[in-house]
Amino acid sequence: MGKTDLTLYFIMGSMNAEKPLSVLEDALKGGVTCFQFREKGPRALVGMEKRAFAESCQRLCRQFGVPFIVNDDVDLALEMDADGVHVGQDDAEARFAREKIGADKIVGVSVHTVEEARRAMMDGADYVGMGPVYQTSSKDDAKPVAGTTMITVVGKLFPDLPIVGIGGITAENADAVFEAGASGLSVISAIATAMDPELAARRLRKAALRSMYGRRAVR
Ligand SMILES: Cc1ncc(COP(=O)(O)OP(=O)(O)O)c(N)n1
Ligand SMILES: Cc1ncsc1CCOP(=O)(O)O
Ligand SMILES: [Mg+2]
Repeated sequence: MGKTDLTLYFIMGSMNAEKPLSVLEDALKGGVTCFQFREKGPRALVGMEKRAFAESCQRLCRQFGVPFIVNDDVDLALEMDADGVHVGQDDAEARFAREKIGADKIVGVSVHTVEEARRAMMDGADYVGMGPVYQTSSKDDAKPVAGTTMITVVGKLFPDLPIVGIGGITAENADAVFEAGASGLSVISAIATAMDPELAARRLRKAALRSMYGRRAVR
C-alpha cells in the first residue's frame, strides 16, 4: 500500500448517526481522506445486516477513492478485501493482523505509550492512533483524556511513524494535534452528529490543511 492520506480520518458505525450512509456520502463529498468502519456498541448491527451495511460503506468509499478500513475485525477486513484494518491493544495483535491481511494493506494500531508505539512499529503498523486527546462521548470504555503530550513524545522518538490524534477533536481544537506532531486527525462525532456533515468535513479538512501548510496556503 502506498502512503495513506490520514489528514482527515472519519470513523463511523450505524449507531453514530440517524442516516449513516447519507452522512458518509456527505463526509466523502466534504473531503475525508480515510474511513474506518466501526460497528460496535449495544445496538450495533450483527451478521448479514452488519455485512450489508459495511458493503454499502465500502462502495461509497470506492466511488470517492477513499481507503475503507475495518475496525477490530481482521477476518471481516479480509473477506471484504478492505484496504486495511485497525486494531487496539485489546484486539488481535498487530503482528497477527499484518501477517493475515498482507503487506499491501493498511494496518493501524491504537497506542498510548512509547512501548506500545515501538511494538506497533516493529509489528508492521502503517500508522498509530493516539488518544483520547480530548473528552469524548463516542467510546464508553475510553481511557482518561491524554492531551497531546504523548503524541509529541512518540512523534519525536519515531519520526517515520505516522500518528493520528483521536478523541473529542473539532475544527476549533485540531491545531494543537498537528502542533504536537500528528499527521492527521480522526473523528466520529464532529462529522457524524453535525447538522451538515459535508460542511463539517470541509471545515475540519481546511483546519487540518491550515495547520499543516499555513493559513496563507489554504483559503
Ligand atoms: C484511528 C483510530 N485510533 C484509535 C482507535 C481506537 O481503537 P481501540 O482502542 O481498539 O478502540 P475501539 O475503536 O475498537 O473501540 C480507533 N478505532 N481508530
Ligand atoms: C474510537 C475512539 N478511540 C479513542 S477516542 C474514540 C472516539 C472518538 O470519537 P469522537 O471524535 O466523537 O470523540
Ligand atoms: Mg478496537
